[in-house]
Amino acid sequence: MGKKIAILGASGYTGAELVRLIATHPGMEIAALSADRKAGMEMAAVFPHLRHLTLPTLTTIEAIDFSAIDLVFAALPHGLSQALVRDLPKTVKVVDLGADFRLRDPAAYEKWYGAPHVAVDLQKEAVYGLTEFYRDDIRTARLVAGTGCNAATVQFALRPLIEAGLIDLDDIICDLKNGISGAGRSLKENMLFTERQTDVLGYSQGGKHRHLGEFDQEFSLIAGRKVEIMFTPHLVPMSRGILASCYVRGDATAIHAALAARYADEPFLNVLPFGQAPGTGAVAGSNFCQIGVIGDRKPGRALVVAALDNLNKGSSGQAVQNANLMLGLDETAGLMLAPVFP
Ligand SMILES: NC(=O)C1=CN([C@@H]2O[C@H](COP(=O)(O)OP(=O)(O)OC[C@H]3O[C@@H](n4cnc5c(N)ncnc54)[C@H](OP(=O)(O)O)[C@@H]3O)[C@@H](O)[C@H]2O)C=CC1
Ligand SMILES: CC(=O)N[C@@H](CCC(=O)OP(=O)(O)O)C(=O)O
Repeated sequence: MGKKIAILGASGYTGAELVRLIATHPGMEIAALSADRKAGMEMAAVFPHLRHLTLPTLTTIEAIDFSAIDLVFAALPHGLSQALVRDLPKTVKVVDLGADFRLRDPAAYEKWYGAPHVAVDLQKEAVYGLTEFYRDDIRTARLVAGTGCNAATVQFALRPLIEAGLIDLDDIICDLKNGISGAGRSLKENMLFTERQTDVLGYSQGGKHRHLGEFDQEFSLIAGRKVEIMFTPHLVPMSRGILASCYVRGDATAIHAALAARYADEPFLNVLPFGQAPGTGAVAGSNFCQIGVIGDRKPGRALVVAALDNLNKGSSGQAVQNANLMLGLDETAGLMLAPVFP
């Protein structure tokens, strides 16, 4: 018998990915699944690709008996987890995939999310869920905040370089190409196939994307001074994946050596040979992140490229990795699936 798991928001994209991963997980057992409009439906009716599994019927959150649950994954829209986690029994561990507990500073939360936080104590208690950098804290945490998917991709590319003082902190430019599933499964006018399948579109340009709150928090913390990167995401015609191209000033060979050394023992972070850069196709459907470093014809400039799957390493895979640590399981359990190719 594995640990009893509830997935809230199981009828969404990250919820479905959690179900796919946990269905074959050796140490976890799905005990409850929730939805909102789809409450009362069977998962097979919502997701035909999960028809082979025997799963609980989707219910409302209120119908779940949390006293029988070891760990909750909350894959809900932003803003819903705060009051929910506050009211859960203290015995239940929580991995929140949304943004409610990512920012430690209440003022920063209000700035980026437009409303005051309703559970400030929990906001301060939560551990930031970038596993490879907060592993020890995550092991003992009751509440872990999954990172933004863009935030994870860029941090994997840049954190070791900022830590080691290898790049100019005032000249960091990150350009991202993002799969459409990053926007969730609900209907949005500008997410129609007719428009997205033939277009590349930047959004939240000019320093407006809410993941800047995570970059400001984390990069300023490790640099010991204010760091404000330029960051622009683009929607491209693909379902899954994020490709982050990060333009930095520093010695490309030293940058590559630092990343390779920092991630040498990381099971999910693979640094490619110098001069090679990854594509999203190499990591689709998996918990792996590939990172490459390319030099420039002008010495002192470098391109650091990171690729991951937003629904896996960028959210649900990261969530399972964190839950494994919180539950005392092997960190890689259920996550060593090879990427899907082509
Ligand atoms: N998509 C991604 O790549 C990433 C997403 N995240 C975050 O993960 C969370 C989930 O994202 P995603 O799976 O894409 O979202 P979806 O829109 O695909 O799914 C949302 C889920 O929440 C349920 N829900 C919606 N409103 C309510 C409500 N009022 N009460 C209870 N349940 C509700 C929906 O139920 P129903 O279907 O019945 O409406 C659905 O199950 C979000 O916070 C998102 O920001 C984080 C990183 C990456
Ligand atoms: C394509 C797309 O819209 N992607 C989302 C990121 C998804 C993510 O990380 O989600 P949250 O921060 O909302 O949890 C975006 O860039 O806003």
